[in-house]
Amino acid sequence: MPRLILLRHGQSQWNLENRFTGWVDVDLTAEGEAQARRGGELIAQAGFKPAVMFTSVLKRAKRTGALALQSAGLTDVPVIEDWRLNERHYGGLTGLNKAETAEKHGEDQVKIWRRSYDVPPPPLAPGGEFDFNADPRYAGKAIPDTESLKTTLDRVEPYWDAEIAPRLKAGEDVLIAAHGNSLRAIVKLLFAVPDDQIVGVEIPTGNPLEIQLDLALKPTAARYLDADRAETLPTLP
Ligand SMILES: O=C(O)[C@@H](CO)OP(=O)(O)O
Repeated sequence: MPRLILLRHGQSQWNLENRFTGWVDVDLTAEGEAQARRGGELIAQAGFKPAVMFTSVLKRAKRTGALALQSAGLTDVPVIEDWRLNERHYGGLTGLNKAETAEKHGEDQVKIWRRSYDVPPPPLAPGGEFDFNADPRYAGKAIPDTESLKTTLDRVEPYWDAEIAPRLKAGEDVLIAAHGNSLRAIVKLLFAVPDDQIVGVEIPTGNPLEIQLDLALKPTAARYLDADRAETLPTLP
């Protein structure tokens, strides 16, 4: 039966600085690189040899995946990048400090923006420091100017259906190196987490989440490979 490992990138510079990141292409910290390598060691210990690694177009995810594969001794695994695995777009909050934003707008509002299922942050104004329309990675693509978790799932799900699910249904093991919210979207999909309960799902950085699936892609078991840094998982569907 296929195995899927979801790997959230290691600590990024803006995780450390507590800034809303979204699509900004910040790099890993030294701690983030160490988390990625440790994730790779755990992947090797679990005897996991993916047929393919999917990742986003953002360097914190790509580098985490590459460092993990390297420390697992799996450097010949093919890698497929796609923007649809990017972090959720943080709209007009992009670049702001999370604590300062909570002081300005209140903790409750910031929690709604960060963790509600379908309330997006205000849109990103065009032409500013973080306008992604000029980025060649998104040329010719209809990119959003803000996203909720719901609209993130709306672009993750077709990619999952078209590119990832067929590999798993063919019995292949798959690694996905991506982001807190693109991975929460996949967890919501696989575990059929109700809209009002996905708020409780947090995926730690650099801790591989191993999910055993049946051939209908229903999870039959799930665990974090680093038990000391595990978070609560949704119940099996
Ligand atoms: O800033 C972000 O892009 C994300 C991930 O770090 O933050 P949050 O925890 O608010 O989803």
